[in-house]
Amino acid sequence: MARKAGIIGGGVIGGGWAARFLLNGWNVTVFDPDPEAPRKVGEVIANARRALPALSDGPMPPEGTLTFAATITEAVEGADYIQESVSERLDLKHRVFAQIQQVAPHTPIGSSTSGFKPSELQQNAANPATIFVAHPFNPVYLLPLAEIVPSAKSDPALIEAAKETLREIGMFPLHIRKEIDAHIADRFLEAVWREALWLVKDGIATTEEIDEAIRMGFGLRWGQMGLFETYRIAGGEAGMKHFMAQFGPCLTWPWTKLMDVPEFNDELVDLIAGQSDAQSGHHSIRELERIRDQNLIGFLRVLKDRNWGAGKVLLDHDARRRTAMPAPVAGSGPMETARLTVLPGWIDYNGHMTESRYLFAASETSDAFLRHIGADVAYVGTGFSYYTAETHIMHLGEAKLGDALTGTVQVLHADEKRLHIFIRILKGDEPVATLEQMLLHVDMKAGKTCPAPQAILDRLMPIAEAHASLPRPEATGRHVGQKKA
Ligand SMILES: NC(=O)C1=CN([C@@H]2O[C@H](COP(=O)(O)OP(=O)(O)OC[C@H]3O[C@@H](n4cnc5c(N)ncnc54)[C@H](O)[C@@H]3O)[C@@H](O)[C@H]2O)C=CC1
Ligand SMILES: C[N+](C)(C)CC(=O)CC(=O)[O-]
Repeated sequence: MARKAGIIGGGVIGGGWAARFLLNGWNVTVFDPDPEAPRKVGEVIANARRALPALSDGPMPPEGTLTFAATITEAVEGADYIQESVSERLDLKHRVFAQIQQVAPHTPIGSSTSGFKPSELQQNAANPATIFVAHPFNPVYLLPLAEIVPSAKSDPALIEAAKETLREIGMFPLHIRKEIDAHIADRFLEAVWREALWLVKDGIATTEEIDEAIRMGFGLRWGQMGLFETYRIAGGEAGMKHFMAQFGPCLTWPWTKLMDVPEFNDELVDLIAGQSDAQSGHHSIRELERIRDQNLIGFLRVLKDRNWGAGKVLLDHDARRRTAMPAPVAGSGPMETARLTVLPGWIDYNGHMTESRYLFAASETSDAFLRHIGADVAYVGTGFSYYTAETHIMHLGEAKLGDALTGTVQVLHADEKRLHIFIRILKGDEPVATLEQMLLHVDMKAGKTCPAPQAILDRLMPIAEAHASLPRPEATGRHVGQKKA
């Protein structure tokens, strides 16, 4: 049964958490007294539906259910995990924790707080041990980092379990060993933010020029290597020691205004907001969110292809999901084994899914079927596998960006060596393509076909027998140029 996440606070961050849990198959109940919250959360989830599946290379789990509760009690009752994302005020967070713990005294409560320490959050709590910082980054449904900050009063086992929960929804829980105001990442962000405010206030640069200075240069580097690895390389062959020796003395130069806070008055707010409007006001916030999401998807996909940084987290998440997925159930009809969303990189110059992706979708579908009958990665590791010997694709419709596709397998014939299947790639109930394939069981070392072992045949044959009574697809055995019957 799907687990339940109680989301308290449905603003920018609460909406992002709701989306991440929901799209990873959790049931989500949100409480937020703002009557606009369901609309706002709905818009964040709509963005997430367009974005998050694009990072997955396997079927997404079925979406959980989303409900809005009238009270905190209703939202957290029976929850397996609770995430608090109310406005950044300590008194408000204390009141919320007190209400939560009246009904859920033992459930993990992660707080999205950007700055408060866990010991501050836990003050006067009925059960301080369950409250900890789980600080995410916007957009929560795409960025993997969650800073997990416990205090001395936290329950270590509960913290480990919470980290595991976050991994299950594709996040990277970074355990912060010592509590500190603003954790790790926000200390950087505050430093950068302060310097940027000074540069604008002193008339040195506009908001646009500052953003160009970041996104055309060091911002690109940081997304893949961070600060220290980047500077290690910048030290040349002599590495970090040389870098420190060369640039260390600059630290005493009067370059930074880090300790100095610009006076935060209406004049500064208007100056920054005015320049920001001039820079980006021609886009709505929702448009900017979509541009940001598509850019992030592009970066993250490259990192995933390279098994590097945040890309590793995505690969781990795919692998976890694959193992956690309930095996497809063989019924009397074709077996649904794959669910895919059409990604931006799959679209060709004709504005629809490019032909190579139909083969990709089919191999996702047949791979899942092979895993189901026991020909999984571990089996391939023993030196045996199924190879595709022949494929015939028929294009019957168009798949467009963001379309949800499912892949089904119908077994046409199976024996010891051969597996003859018919794959349908469906958009809704309509096939956009069908693929007829012949797969052969092979001894990979010998480089030739051989009979599949009994364990695989025991799983395969009952499906083949059940499918034998299905109508044979008209497209079976077709060749190019043949007139439709
Ligand atoms: N916006 C950001 O970039 C980030 C914010 N955070 C943290 O996330 C938390 C929420 O921030 P945002 O989502 O940005 O703020 P927000 O202003 O977008 O949302 C806060 C929400 O809390 C709701 N709220 C107020 N009182 C409530 C109550 N008693 N019960 C339930 N909901 C209540 C408000 O109606 C509002 O919808 C803060 O602690 C913040 O520090 C963390 C990471 C990034
Ligand atoms: C501005 N902020 C301190 C709320 C930012 C964060 O906490 C993290 C983020 O997403 O930048």
